[in-house]
Amino acid sequence: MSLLSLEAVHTYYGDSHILEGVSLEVDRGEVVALVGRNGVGKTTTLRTILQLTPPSEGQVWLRGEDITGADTHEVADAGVGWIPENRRIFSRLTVEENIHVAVPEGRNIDAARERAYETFPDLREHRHRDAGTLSGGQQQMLAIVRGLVGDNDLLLVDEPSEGLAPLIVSAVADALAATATETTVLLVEQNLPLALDLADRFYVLDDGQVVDSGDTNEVDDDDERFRRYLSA
Ligand SMILES: Nc1ncnc2c1ncn2[C@@H]1O[C@H](COP(=O)(O)OP(=O)(O)OP(=O)(O)O)[C@@H](O)[C@H]1O
Repeated sequence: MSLLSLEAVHTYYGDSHILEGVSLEVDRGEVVALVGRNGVGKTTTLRTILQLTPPSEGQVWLRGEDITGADTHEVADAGVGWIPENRRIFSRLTVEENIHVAVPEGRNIDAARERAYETFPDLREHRHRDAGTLSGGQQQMLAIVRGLVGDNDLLLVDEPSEGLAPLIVSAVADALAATATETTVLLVEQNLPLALDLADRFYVLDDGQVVDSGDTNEVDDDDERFRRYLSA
C-alpha cells in the first residue's frame, strides 16, 4: 500500500479547471519529484493533497485511508507537513521561536532545536534575531527546518531552491537529502538537476495532467523527455 495516492483527481479554482485527472503514488521512504513548467498545477497538487483546495472529483488516499474532503488540520495531524513556496515563517518571531512553534506538542523541544541547528549552523548563529531580518537563503533554511522538526511522515516541499544563490541551494539540497533519510518527500522543483539528484522517481505535469513518470536513474536532465515539457 502506498503512503500517498492520488486517483484521477480534478481540482478547480472557481471555473478554472486546474488538475485534470491527476493520479500519482508516493511510497514510504521515497523522494518523488513533481516537475513541470510554471502554472501547470504543481502547487495545486500539493494544496489538493492538504485539502486546502479539495478536489471536485477523484480521491486522495493516505496510508490507504480516503482523506478527500477532510479538514486540512486533520491531514496535518495525520503526519503530512508542508514547506510552502513563499517561505512561510513568522517574521516577527525570532529564529528560535519559529522553531519552537513548529514542534508538535509533547515532543522534545531541545532535541528538535539541536537537530535544526546541526542541519543549518547559520540558524544557531542568528537564533535570537527576528526571522524577518534574515536573508532570503536563511529564511528558506528556517522554513525547511520548521518542516523537519514537525515530525512528519510525509513532507510536501514546494520549490525550495527558488530565488536562492547557488551556494545556498547546495546547503538546502544537503538538508533535504538528510531529511529524506527519515521522511518521505514529495518535492516540487523547477531546478531539474536538483530534483533528479534528490528524487528516486519523478512525475512530469503538463496542463494539469501527468504526461510522463519514471525512475530518476533512467534519465538525465537534458533528456528529450524533459525538454518537451520543461523548456519555456
Ligand atoms: N487561488 C487561485 N485562484 C485562481 N487561479 C489560481 C489560484 N492559484 C493558482 N491559480 C492558477 O492555477 C494554475 C496552476 O497554478 P499552480 O500554482 O498550481 O502552478 P505551478 O505548476 O505550481 O506553477 P508555479 O511554479 O508558477 O507556482 C495557474 O494558471 C495559476 O494561475
